[in-house]
Amino acid sequence: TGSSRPQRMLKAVQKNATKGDPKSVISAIDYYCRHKEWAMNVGDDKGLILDSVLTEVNPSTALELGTYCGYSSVRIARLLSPDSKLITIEFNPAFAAIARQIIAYAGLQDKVILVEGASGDLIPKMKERFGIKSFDFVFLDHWKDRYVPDTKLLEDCGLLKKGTVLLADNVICPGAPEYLKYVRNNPRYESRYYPSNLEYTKVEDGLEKSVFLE
Ligand SMILES: Cc1ccc(Cc2cc(O)c(O)c(C(=O)NC/C=C/[C@H]3O[C@@H](n4cnc5c(N)ncnc54)[C@H](O)[C@@H]3O)c2)cc1
Ligand SMILES: [Mg+2]
Repeated sequence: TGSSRPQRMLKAVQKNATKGDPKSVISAIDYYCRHKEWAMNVGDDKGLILDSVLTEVNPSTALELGTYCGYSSVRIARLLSPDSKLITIEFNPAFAAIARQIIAYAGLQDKVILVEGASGDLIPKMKERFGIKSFDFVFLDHWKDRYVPDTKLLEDCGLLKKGTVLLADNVICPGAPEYLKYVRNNPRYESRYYPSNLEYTKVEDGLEKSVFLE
């Protein structure tokens, strides 16, 4: 049987990026997905917004829902301060295996904890398993119908604190209409939309940044 898209993405990184150089890993993936084979990474355009929000928040503990191949894990982890950590959750073992290799190729394995499993099962275990009191930053990029239930779960598990920033990908395309309704009509959040485009295309998409106020 042939290779998978994630496997071909990993090959492109190993061929075109420099080991230990996160910037070259990001460029290699963006080049491959723009010119060879599209894939659902947050991408270079929305990636610049992700970078600027991260630089502003400078999180000590960050959470990512939906690792896929690790592109945004690398984008996030490369900007973290020395003792900061990213926990990223992925339930597809094949994707997780590729992501581990891409994160390691970038030299960021010591800043990223990739946990295999479903967000709904793992979020309630964050405190006991990883000694997390609360997250400073959460990047939502998994199945779009999980954005609301997982946000509520993070609230209920006491994993959000005053000032925690949630950043959600794809709120226009594929779209997360229930999530937008939830965070925009909610006194506990201060929300703002960052317009951009669907990765590697001219289709409109954007990120929603929501600050937890409670
Ligand atoms: C109509 C249409 C279709 C697709 C697009 C293009 C497009 C553009 C984008 O940026 C997209 O993010 C997406 C998209 O669908 N993303 C879903 C991403 C899932 C990844 O997360 C994993 N996962 C999913 N639920 C969970 C969960 N509970 N616990 C743990 N891991 C989970 C999966 O295992 C995958 O690794 C699609 C645009 C328009
Ligand atoms: Mg996405």
